[in-house]
Amino acid sequence: MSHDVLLRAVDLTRRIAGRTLLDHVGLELIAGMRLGLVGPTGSGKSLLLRSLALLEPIDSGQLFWRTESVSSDRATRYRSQVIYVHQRAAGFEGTVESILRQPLQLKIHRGRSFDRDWIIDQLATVSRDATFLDQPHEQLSGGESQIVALLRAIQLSPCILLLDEPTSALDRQSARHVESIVMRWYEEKPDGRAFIWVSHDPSQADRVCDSLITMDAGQIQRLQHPTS
Ligand SMILES: Nc1ncnc2c1ncn2[C@@H]1O[C@H](COP(=O)(O)OP(=O)(O)OP(=O)(O)O)[C@@H](O)[C@H]1O
Repeated sequence: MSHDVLLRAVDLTRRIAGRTLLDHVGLELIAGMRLGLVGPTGSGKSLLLRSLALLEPIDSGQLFWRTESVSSDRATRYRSQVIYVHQRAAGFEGTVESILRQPLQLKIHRGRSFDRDWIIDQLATVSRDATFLDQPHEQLSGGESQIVALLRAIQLSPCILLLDEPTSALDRQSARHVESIVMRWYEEKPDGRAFIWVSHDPSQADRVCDSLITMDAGQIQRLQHPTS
């Protein structure tokens, strides 16, 4: 593993209605890290991931992308490198192909084009063929929908994926498919990529993560290796 710090959070704090939901959270995500995030329900895992993805405001603290502070004028570029994937893909309409094409229309991704062959190659690893691209989203299973959400993200070659229980609603085989897509993305460039994976499944954390942090009551409690 290289020691390039991709993402650094310093003292992230969020209070809502008098409750401190994130309490001076600090963490570093180093290139190559496969970090599991565990902890009891309501401990702040989603809020932390969403804050790191700039989807939630913070009251105090700072985020750094490599060595630079993430300011509002750098937010768009940061968001193209750090992508949050929710446990249920929501709000998609149209065929799988049209959903995959959507983000490529954004200005920040100008210069990238839809790579159908690459997508078909990825689909083959999860036992789907090119006809999958023509399927309307509303006819997809939860697992298939999650595969679409992941492919939509990783075709943009992000450096960081923030995975918020991406398999919690899926059966075992679909969960393994999602894991294989993420691991394939990671293994293409392990010295330049990293992820945080929120999971309630210790065996999954063992399979996909190389270190674990535990959150409790809005604070990070400890860092450990999954099997220790
Ligand atoms: N927008 C909000 N307004 C008020 N409270 C919120 C908001 N977002 C989160 N919370 C509260 O913050 C706490 C942490 O929520 P969060 O979703 O991060 O928990 P979690 O650790 O991801 O839980 P789970 O494992 O059940 O998904 C919870 O008590 C939740 O009710």
